[in-house]
Amino acid sequence: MTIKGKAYIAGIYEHPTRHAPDKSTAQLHAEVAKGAIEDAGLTKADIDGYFCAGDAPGGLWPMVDYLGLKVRHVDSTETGGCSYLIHLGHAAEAIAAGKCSIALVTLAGKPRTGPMPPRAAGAEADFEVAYGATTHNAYGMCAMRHMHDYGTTSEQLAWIKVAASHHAQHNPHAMLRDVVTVEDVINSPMISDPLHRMDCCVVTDGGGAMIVTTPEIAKSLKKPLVRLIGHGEAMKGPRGGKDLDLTYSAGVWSGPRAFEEAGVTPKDIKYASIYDSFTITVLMQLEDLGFCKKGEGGKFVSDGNLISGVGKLPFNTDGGGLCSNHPVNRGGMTKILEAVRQLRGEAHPKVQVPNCDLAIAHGTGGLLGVRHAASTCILERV
Ligand SMILES: CC(=O)SCCNC(=O)CCNC(=O)[C@H](O)C(C)(C)COP(=O)(O)OP(=O)(O)OC[C@H]1O[C@@H](n2cnc3c(N)ncnc32)[C@H](O)[C@@H]1OP(=O)(O)O
Repeated sequence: MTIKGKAYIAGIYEHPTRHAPDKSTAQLHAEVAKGAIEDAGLTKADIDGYFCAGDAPGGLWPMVDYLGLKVRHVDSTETGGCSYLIHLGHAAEAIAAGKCSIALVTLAGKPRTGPMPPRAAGAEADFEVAYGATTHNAYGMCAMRHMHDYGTTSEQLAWIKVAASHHAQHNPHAMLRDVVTVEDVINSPMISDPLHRMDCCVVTDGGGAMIVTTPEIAKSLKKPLVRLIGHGEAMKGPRGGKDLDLTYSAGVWSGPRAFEEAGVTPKDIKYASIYDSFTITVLMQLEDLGFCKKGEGGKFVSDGNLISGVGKLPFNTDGGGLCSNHPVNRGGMTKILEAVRQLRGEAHPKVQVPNCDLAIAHGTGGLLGVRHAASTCILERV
């Protein structure tokens, strides 16, 4: 069964807050749910499917109760950063199979003013964390290996933050709005060699939500039509194939599946939302998805290709996780939201891609290069 064209994104909402000491996480979920339902022109009573991940307090049934929903299909797949990209694919499958017709998907978290989520979770976390195997260090290892194998430089990685900052300056809600230079990035404090502070995503409170529905219902609503035409998901772990190569992600499997289902190639993509927990995350995924050859990501990004209005692949035009918003390590939702804004023509005019009719939203969750999941969504304006 293909999901191509069988599910539309009819409502989106990104919470404007990046700092919410006075709200509970459940309250943020409720606020983004309300925003997405209103954006679609629906009411809460219309929702018959609900999707959330590990950030939902208590999981599915407390949230369904708290939100006051009456649903016939639920899904709480948890794959870290790419959870919500996977949810979009799963919602499309459920809609195509007739399990639900209007699905609500919510993300919210407050790692900035509340506790940070657990780091480096995994079967052996108890033994690894003691030796410094935290999120930052795992991504640092990937960056170091990429530099060793392909000659990638810190200056090249810095270009990714530079591009994100060029976009974030136009986003009034972005946590960091100053345009930064390559020198700013490489002179910022070292966090996990070779990654500097500015190679990292921000830590924010906030959230986002979307409504996924059938073609018929979407067409009866007022919003510009955006549909999912290809989806892929994959996981990588060293024991699955005795593969300790840190320079590629599971995007090498999720990407081609999504492109094949959509019937398009990387060259056709007009806008890219690429998961950006760290600069190295973006660089590796660009290569894994086929936007450039393996090992050539450094040149691709330092040629300015990610900057809207300048390069050939405008990325994360909201400022992304690197500058705008990265609630609770599950940035996949915000990747979808900005892709939909671009396809609707609702991105900020300074970063809107002209005639944007085909976009990709892609992300990973877990420890890049090591054990993690990836998910790729190809979205089309109808
Ligand atoms: C699957 C996944 O998503 S994995 C990714 C999960 N997420 C993460 O790992 C979070 C990564 N980011 C971080 O851990 C933090 O933002 C850090 C370590 C980079 C910085 O934290 P701290 O050193 O505590 O910075 P702090 O909050 O004290 O801010 C100090 C300054 O740095 C700036 N700053 C903080 N974070 C960043 C950032 N990511 N990029 C650029 N500047 C930053 C602040 O604005 C502040 O500037 P100011 O002095 O001009 O006011």
